[in-house]
Amino acid sequence: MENEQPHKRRVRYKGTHPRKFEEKYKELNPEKYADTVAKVISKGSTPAGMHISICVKEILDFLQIQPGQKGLDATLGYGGHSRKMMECLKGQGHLYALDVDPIEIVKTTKRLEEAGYGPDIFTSIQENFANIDRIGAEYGPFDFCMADLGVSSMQIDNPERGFSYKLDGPLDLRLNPEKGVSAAQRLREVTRDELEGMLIENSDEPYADKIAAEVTKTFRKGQKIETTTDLRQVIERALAFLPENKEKKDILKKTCQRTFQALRIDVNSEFEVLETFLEKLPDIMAPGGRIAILTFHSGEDRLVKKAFNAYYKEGIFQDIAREVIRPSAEECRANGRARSTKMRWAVKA
Ligand SMILES: C[S@@+](CC[C@H](N)C(=O)[O-])C[C@H]1O[C@@H](n2cnc3c(N)ncnc32)[C@H](O)[C@@H]1O
Repeated sequence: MENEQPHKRRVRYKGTHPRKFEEKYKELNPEKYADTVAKVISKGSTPAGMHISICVKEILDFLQIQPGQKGLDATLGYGGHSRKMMECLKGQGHLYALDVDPIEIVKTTKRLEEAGYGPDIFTSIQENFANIDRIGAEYGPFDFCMADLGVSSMQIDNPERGFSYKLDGPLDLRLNPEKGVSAAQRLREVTRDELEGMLIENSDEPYADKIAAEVTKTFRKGQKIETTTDLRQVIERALAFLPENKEKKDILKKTCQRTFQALRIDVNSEFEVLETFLEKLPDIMAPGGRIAILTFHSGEDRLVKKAFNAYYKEGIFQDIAREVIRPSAEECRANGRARSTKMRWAVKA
């Protein structure tokens, strides 16, 4: 009688071209592929699905966090700053952290819990920082607070979120895709003049008139602008008049970046929520409470500077940063995303 061997199924070959974003990048599982992640970081890039925190030392030096204190991270993201701030608490005190993003907040909370930062020391809340008055009333006042504005690398790198002109995906751009309207819908709704104004106000876009005209023309022809690629192609057509030379590629890239940024600011009402946050900020802080804010473009920095100056003049803040603090040249070399960062700080009276 033949020796009966248990039947072994052949492992199916997955192919060399994973179709899904999650399958494509080993870095998406940083705990499992630590070597790959280290290699990507050493080349000055951010591994997919991860975010490298900016100005960590500058923020910690300023916040002077002591064990037993209570703090607020208004923009949790990947949780890099939160983690460093909790290390300073040395197991005593509490950190509350907000994020509007219902997708990433779950992953970050799980990652932090697995790293030992559970509910005894850390509470994450899916909330817009425009509502810090509610958070302050329930959990405040806070001894320290930080905000690191804008988007995280995980959001940019996920094509499903539509934040990047480099990756094909739905033209969404919402930090919370469960609320409000997508960028594609906004483009359908705005008039040509409104779109031109949006591009100028939110991103100082020099080709705003050309882009607004091309968007209008595209819709008039019955064509759709539903994906990031559709919008990139509209921008390419709008700039078709530029001579074909070496500079054109760079101009196209920068115009795409500014256009996507302007739309992102619009669909997330970023200036309005930042203004509301700044209005409510002093009331949630304890006397002597320390605040650090990182901004990424001039519109944001102007609002922070104006609010801090006004509170200083009124005696609500006892001290503020006179100059912006920039990440070191070394940090900018290691992390290209740090290049536009400006930090401001304040101390509550
Ligand atoms: C630059 S990332 C923060 C990265 C984080 N500091 C770290 O070290 O990983 C900004 C985060 O703020 C969130 N965010 C942006 N606007 C917000 C708002 N109005 N309220 C709450 N979270 C917001 C984004 O969803 C994103 O996750």
